[in-house]
Amino acid sequence: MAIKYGRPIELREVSRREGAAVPHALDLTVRPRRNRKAEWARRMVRENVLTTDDLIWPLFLIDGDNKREQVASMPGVERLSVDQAVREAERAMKLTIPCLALFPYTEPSLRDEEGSEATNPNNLVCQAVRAIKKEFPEIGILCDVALDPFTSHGHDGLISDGRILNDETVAVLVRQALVQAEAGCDIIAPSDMMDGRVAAIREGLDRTGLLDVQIMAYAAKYASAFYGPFRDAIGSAKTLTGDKRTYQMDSANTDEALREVELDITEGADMVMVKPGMPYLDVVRRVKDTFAMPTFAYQVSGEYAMIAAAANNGWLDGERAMMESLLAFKRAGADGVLSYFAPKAAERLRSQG
Ligand SMILES: NCC(=O)CCC(=O)O
Ligand SMILES: [Mg+2]
Repeated sequence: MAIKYGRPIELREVSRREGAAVPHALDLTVRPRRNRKAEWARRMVRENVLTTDDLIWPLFLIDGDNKREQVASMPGVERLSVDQAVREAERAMKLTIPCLALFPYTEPSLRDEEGSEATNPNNLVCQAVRAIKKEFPEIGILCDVALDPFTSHGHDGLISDGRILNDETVAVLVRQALVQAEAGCDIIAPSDMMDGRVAAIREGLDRTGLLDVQIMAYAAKYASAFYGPFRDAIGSAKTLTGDKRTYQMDSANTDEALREVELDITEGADMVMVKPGMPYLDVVRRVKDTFAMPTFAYQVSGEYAMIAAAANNGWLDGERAMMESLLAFKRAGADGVLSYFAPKAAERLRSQG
């Protein structure tokens, strides 16, 4: 008997026309709507579930004390001074969000061609890591490794004659990763897309005895228009010269994503990430199916802004669109999502019990 999608195909030919109890009923043996007839029934057959364990919450940091600054292009998202970031860490703990990701707004006076502030052991990110870990050692902290928040030109790497220098940049990224790990960061997340950086960082961490620090590689990171509001948040929107297409991936490609992910796994990545999220769910699915690795997606600032802006205009139900968008990552095979919606989504999940 031929089986398609779990049902014998022959069943489709069975006619029950004779003796039908309901005169106008269609001759249907199979009615998929039966399994959707009530909330309890829908819950029974639900294939994917979003929980607070799936969320990583990115926070933006600024210098100062007791300071919170709205990010104009990300309604509901603020830049936080370190003391305020500690308060949000407490909120994350209460909401059972397992991990925070930290991104600095670097004062323009501290930005230079080489991004030197990135390797300052007392930079804003390192200060925040220490402060959060002191109060809440049980929460995970992920730190981005790349030079863009620190360079005067807004690129993720060192530049010479308009070219991004791969190997020279990798050497700086290793130092950046080490100051973050030494401050207490749990997960190093290289987002720069230089070749060979995962191996170099792993080697640097191991040589320093930081054997348990994990690496989540931004393995397939695309050159995307959806990063716009993030650049506003970290203050690199105005300074960025040119684009990032010589290091971030071409949005037309997916085979290339598999090669990038494979390399990062070989080089020692513990977890891999696809970024952006929603426009690249096909890549998430392929990566998960191919490598069976802990796989994360980044629902980036532009994705957040689209939903938040439409909701603020009353054009869609923002809460429902948020939850639907997050569940889509689970459906695509992701083990977790970095999302600016994390606290709001966690509040909703917890209120639903
Ligand atoms: N390296 C981190 C990012 O580039 C975040 C992008 C975004 O949220 O748009
Ligand atoms: Mg790579």
